[in-house]
Amino acid sequence: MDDMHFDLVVIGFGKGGKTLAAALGRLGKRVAMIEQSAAMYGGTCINIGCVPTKSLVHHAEHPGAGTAPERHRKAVEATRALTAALRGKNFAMLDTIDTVTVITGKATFLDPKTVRVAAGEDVLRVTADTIVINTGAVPTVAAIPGLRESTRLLTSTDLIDLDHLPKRLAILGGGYVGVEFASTYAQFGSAVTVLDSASRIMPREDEDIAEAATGILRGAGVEFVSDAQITGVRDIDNGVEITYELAGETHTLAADEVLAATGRKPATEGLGLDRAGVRTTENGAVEVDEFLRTSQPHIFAIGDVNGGPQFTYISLDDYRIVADQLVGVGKRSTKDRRFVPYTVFMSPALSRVGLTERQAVERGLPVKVQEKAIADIAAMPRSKIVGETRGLMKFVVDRETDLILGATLLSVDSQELINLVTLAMRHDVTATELRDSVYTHPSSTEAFNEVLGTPPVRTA
Ligand SMILES: Cc1cc2nc3c(=O)[nH]c(=O)nc-3n(C[C@H](O)[C@H](O)[C@H](O)COP(=O)(O)OP(=O)(O)OC[C@H]3O[C@@H](n4cnc5c(N)ncnc54)[C@H](O)[C@@H]3O)c2cc1C
Ligand SMILES: NC(=O)c1ccc[n+]([C@@H]2O[C@H](COP(=O)([O-])OP(=O)(O)OC[C@H]3O[C@@H](n4cnc5c(N)ncnc54)[C@H](O)[C@@H]3O)[C@@H](O)[C@H]2O)c1
Repeated sequence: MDDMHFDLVVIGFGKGGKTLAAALGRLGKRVAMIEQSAAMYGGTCINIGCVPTKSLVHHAEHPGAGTAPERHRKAVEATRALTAALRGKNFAMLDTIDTVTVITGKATFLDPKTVRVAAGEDVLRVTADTIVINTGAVPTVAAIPGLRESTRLLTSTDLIDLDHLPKRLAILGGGYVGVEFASTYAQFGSAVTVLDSASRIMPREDEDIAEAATGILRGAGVEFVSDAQITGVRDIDNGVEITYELAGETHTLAADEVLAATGRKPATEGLGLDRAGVRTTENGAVEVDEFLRTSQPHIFAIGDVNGGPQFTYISLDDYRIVADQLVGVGKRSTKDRRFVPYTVFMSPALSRVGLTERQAVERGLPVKVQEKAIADIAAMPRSKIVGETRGLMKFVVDRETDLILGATLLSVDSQELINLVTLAMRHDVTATELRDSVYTHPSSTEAFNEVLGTPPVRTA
């Protein structure tokens, strides 16, 4: 078997890896992109992650005509068409670069510089000067008796592509995946129950925010059970039964399907990292330094596989760091990341950046909190125009410096607004400057004129 040699081999068609492969390919470097599945060209985000879930959110929020199962079916079909188109574009993006080769097969390290790629009976070996591991993460299915054996078990990947609308959907885990699917499927018409072992839903958020968000979800029909210790899952006639302990009592819940949404773990199984001499952390992530080099200096790890945070935009930023190492000045590092925002795409979206009020107070900072319910913001007619007046905006501001310490926006358009707040924070724009900026009208941004002009609801 002849070895094929490349300047760069990328294992996994993730966000950071494909961007790096394209950038170096355009510079004339010989690059191989190894992806285990043709159904995953473009990676998790466009095929089974961000894009299909947000397509379903959009369709759930804007239902067309027909019965609930028909509307759901149309949404799934539209989503499939969208992801297929993006998959094709992603493949073409690399395939049309002369020096880039896309190899479809599962990669395993044979030694620090050699990777074996297998697709059925076909096997080939590639060697490279630089190797980038970009294999992403896979759902964690908790070791709950009966769960893995249940024929009604779904992961997020299965649920995105499900042909029928579950009448009763049980969701294990109330994190990003759990909340987004709960919101979406409740709007499609499923009876949704979210069970979480944590003592409260959305533990990352301040209590008032978690309460407002869960209030909105409850209003959409979602039931929540927190502090639930799930002890067993078993298939029953026409469904599945979940047994859990709550406050010393045993309860059962019957559902048609059960979604495992209890986290995602780095995808390192079968990669042969030990043969490459690449160390992993105790959480199973590939260990990297701030330049994303592994314990082998010519091997980098980017995206979810290096321990996260598990967001597409972090994988993209990982690309910037590695590109800077390979063809730049070698200065950019994970330490440059000040203020990473996030959005949970419930309806309306919940977005946050920086410190919560609780974190700011715990740090002993001089805090003032300015917040307003969306329905009460006179200077935000957009919310009334689009008919989405639920939620609130909350800013945590340093009373002495006037710098924004954090913001939580539970509102229409918050997935856009939070990026402006993040930019302001990164560049030390004060709360007063953000308040007194000239914004277009009618927009959601102009709400900042008002919310940041209201008297503090609390100080510390
Ligand atoms: C349901 C869901 C919704 C999400 N929504 C959002 C969102 O709205 N916003 C957001 O920012 N993030 C979201 N995420 C997270 C986001 O999708 C991930 O953080 C991101 O896609 C990770 O990209 P990556 O670069 O690590 O690699 P990935 O895109 O995960 O790509 C890894 C690739 O490696 C391949 N691979 C794995 N092992 C091998 C091997 N041995 N050989 C060859 N190929 C291999 C896989 O098939 C895969 O294509 C969501 C995730 C999920 C599951
Ligand atoms: N909008 C977005 O940016 C977005 C959307 C979806 C996913 N993601 C990424 O994907 C990752 C995975 O998402 P996720 O929601 O699966 O994980 P998560 O870590 O956000 O939430 C997991 C939840 O499961 C609960 N849990 C864990 N074990 C349990 C058990 N045995 N029984 C009941 N509950 C249990 C936890 O308390 C937690 O609330 C996220 O960390 C995020 O980075 C991002």
